[in-house]
Parts: sequence; C-alpha cells; structure tokens
Amino acid sequence: MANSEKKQWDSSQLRKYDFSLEQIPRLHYKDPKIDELIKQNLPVLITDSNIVKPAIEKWTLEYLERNLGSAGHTVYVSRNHKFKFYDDKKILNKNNPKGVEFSPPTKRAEMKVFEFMKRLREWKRGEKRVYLQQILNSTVGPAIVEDYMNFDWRYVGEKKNKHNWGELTSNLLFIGMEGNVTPCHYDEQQNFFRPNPRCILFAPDQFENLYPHPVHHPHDRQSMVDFDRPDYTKFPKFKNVKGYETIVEPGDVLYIPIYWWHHVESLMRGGPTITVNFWYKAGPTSLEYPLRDHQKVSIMRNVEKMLLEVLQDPKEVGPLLRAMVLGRYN
Ligand SMILES: CCC[C@@H](CC(=O)O)C(=O)C(=O)O
Ligand SMILES: [Zn+2]
Repeated sequence: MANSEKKQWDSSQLRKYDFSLEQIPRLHYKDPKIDELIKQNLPVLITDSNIVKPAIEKWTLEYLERNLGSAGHTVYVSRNHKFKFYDDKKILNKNNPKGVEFSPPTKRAEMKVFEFMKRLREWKRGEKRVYLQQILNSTVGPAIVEDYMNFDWRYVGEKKNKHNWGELTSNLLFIGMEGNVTPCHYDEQQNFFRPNPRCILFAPDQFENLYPHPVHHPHDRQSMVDFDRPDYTKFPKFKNVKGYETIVEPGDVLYIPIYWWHHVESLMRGGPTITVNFWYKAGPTSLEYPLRDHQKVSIMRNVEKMLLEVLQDPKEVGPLLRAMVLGRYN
C-alpha cells in the first residue's frame, strides 16, 4: 500500500513507556513559525509538504523491490524489536587495541533487495527481525534516482541556507518491520525526517535523565536506559524525564534538531514502514552566552574526549571528575 493513504491506528499499537509526553507542534509547511522553531533548535512536524512526495506516492515494497537495484543493501538483524546503533570503530579488536570489549546487539548483513523482502514477507513472531538502512547512493536504480531528484530540494535548501546548516551528508532509506524500534539516541546532525510513524523526542537538557553511554563506547550517543524495563536503581533520574511525541501521517516531515534525543518506532501490527531522512552537518556555531543546552552537550563530549586522550584508561575518567567536582562544584 502506498504511503499516501491515511493510516488508521489505535493506541494499542503504541508501545507503553513510564513517562508522560507532550505533543510536538504540527505546522503547515508554508507557516513562517516553522523558521522560528528551527531557529530555537526546537522540533516541529511539518505537514502537507512535498519534501519527499515521490517517496510517499510511489515507494511501496513492490516498487522498491523492482527499483532498488541489484547491489547488496545494509540490513540489521536483531533477536528482539530493538535496533540500538553501535559504532564499529570503537569496538576492541586486533586492529583497535584501545577499543571496548563489546558484543553487538544486532548483526549487520548485506542482502540483495529480493532476499530482504522475502525475510520481511515470511517473518513469523519470535523470529529475528530485519531493518534495512541504506544510504541512497548511485547503486539504486534509475527510477529511485529520478524520484530522489524530484524531492522538494528547493524547500529543504531554503531551510538549510536560512539556518546556516552545513552540507547534506546523506539520505538514508529505512525499510522497517512493524514494531521495530530505534532506541533513544541523539545525532550530531540536523535531521529532516520522513520517519516511522511514532517519534518520541527529548530536549538536549534531558542529558542527565537519559544517561548516554560514555563517548568512547560503541553505543556513544545512545541512552543506557532500556525503555522497556528501566533500571531505576542504576538510572534514578530517568523517572524525571520530560519528552514529546508525534505520530506521523503520510506527507508529514519531522524536523529533529541537532542533539535532540529521539526514539523511533514503527506501529505494532501496522505493517512495514518506509522512511527517508536528510542528515545535515551542523553549521558554524559562535559561542553566544548564555550557552544553548546542545552546546553544553558538545562541550561535555569534548571534555570526555580530552580526558580519555590524556588519561588513556577509561577507568580513570570517573575518579578524576569526581575528585574535581564532589564537594567543590556541587
Ligand atoms: C540509524 C538511524 C535511524 C533513524 C531512526 C529510524 O528511522 O529508525 C534515526 O535515528 C535518524 O534518522 O537519525
Ligand atoms: Zn537518529
């Protein structure tokens, strides 16, 4: 079914979590208030846009199977519904002696599109889940390239220039199974996102409530809290978390500001989801005071990187920071 038909859904298709959520503002794509929100690094759901209209209208599973091309595509395989991102470059191995001992929660496979679609169609409850996450590049077929060229680049280009974003780094195509979840994380990029139906967002000032893994960890930028079974002993401040959510309708595009946490899920029993994102590098930032919350996250990241660089042993970072702060800066 093309994504252009309005999807009917009910709350039983949403996973339940231990926090309350406010709604993300929804604005028509011509509304100038959109720029006010982007300027403040605030999320907004942009409705009735043509940003990815060709994808909404044409990208069904059948169309993608016919036109995605014969190259192998990156597919993650998970034993459960979660697809928590990890950075290979931070895993301990013979080429990376400084890496972290780590067993990835998902396996990355290369699949031909027909192979992936077969796995998708024949999936039975309890079997491993799959999630195709493929950069839209020259390996896709000509029809997809044409659709991509017909995205509303004027609109996204106008936003990029008006808000001094950096260059477009990539557009990823996601084909997910119903119920798949990308757990809570932040990116160091601006994101225009025709996402899976349900997005839960948290502002950068929720850093202390969401307990990101250390920067040197393969799960850097990902929250350590398992939203399905939060460990309030290890992560007591998680009970204070304040978030926003939106359920995306066909034609909607969500602006996820840089450093904003997001948890993305496909509706249970909602069928496969096809989504596209636009990742833009951060633009040049001047340090204006008072500093913005996301700038403080960036500063904390730099402190962690510098300390690790000079201390060498990750186990020494905590004790040094505690010695420096406890009883002196609190
Ligand atoms: C690997 C990126 C996944 C994506 C969320 C999703 O569609 O599952 C996201 O987090 C983003 O576009 O930033
Ligand atoms: Zn993300």
